[in-house]
Amino acid sequence: MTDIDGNAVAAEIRDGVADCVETLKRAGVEPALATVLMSDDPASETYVSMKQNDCEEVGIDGIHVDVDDDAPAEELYDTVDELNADDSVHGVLVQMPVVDQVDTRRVLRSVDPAKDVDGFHPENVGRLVAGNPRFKPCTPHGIQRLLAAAGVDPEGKEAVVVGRSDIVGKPMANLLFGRGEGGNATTTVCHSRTDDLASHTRRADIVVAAAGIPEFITADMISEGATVIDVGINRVERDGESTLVGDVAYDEVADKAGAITPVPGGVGPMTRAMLLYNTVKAASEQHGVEIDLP
Ligand SMILES: Nc1nc(=O)c2c([nH]1)NC[C@@H]1CN(c3ccc(C(=O)N[C@@H](CCC(=O)O)C(=O)O)cc3)C=[N+]21
Repeated sequence: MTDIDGNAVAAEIRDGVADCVETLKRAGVEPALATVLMSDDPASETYVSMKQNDCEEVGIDGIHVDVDDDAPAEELYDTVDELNADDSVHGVLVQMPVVDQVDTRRVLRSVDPAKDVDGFHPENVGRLVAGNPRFKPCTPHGIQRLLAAAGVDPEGKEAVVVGRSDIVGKPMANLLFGRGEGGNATTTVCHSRTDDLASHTRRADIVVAAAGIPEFITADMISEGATVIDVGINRVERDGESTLVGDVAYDEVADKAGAITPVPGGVGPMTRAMLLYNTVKAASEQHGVEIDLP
């Protein structure tokens, strides 16, 4: 079994992004990413501050806007409108989930599609499905890069995605079965209503576990030598301590898999790296400055 080192692959992407930042700055463009948080979830605060640290590391101007979680929803909508109108901001990310008083679909629709570095705007979702993506959603894009780094070409292979979320399962399936680099796999999407899940995952050369259930994928569900990508980030209590586990029962699956991503240190760092990638791509397109994306 080989561990696929997400931290190492993400560091390479960040190096390439830092070069893009240099190119943009030489052309007079200061790439900037705005993160917006309207939530009282402590995990969200951690993720947003990680994204801001990443920006600093590669020379992207990170702007953070905190909206009071008791404020009326209009405050979030207005914040997004202001960031859309600000030419010095190239990427806008509203951290999900947002508080209950906010209409999530309205927020996703309200981000300028040209600044939608998450790739969640319906126009960008449509472009992805049509096979002409503008911004590939960060987690599935990061997974494509992890597979490539592990020397796994999905073309012609059986890929099984477990989970049908808008942010991982659906876009992941589209990238895996789509044409082009990192695609062309025969792709099955399984979910909570799938009968006999194991009969699907056992046939897979590549399993992407994105169900949001701790240690859901066990060794008996995986074929010998398969590539296993664990998207889960679940905080669980273990021996009186809070630890992070994925959607894959790592120890037993690792013995059987050909390659596997750990949690932490697998998909998570790649999600953040591809966000930086999308930010320099956005800046490049908004200013007509050519860059060499990593
Ligand atoms: N608009 C929006 N865009 C997002 O991309 C988005 C979001 N909302 N809401 C929440 C999820 C979650 N997410 C993570 C990204 C990286 C790690 C990550 O880097 N995790 C580290 C360790 C984390 C830890 O130690 O807690 C790892 O897996 O190695 C985690 C979680 C982005 N999300």
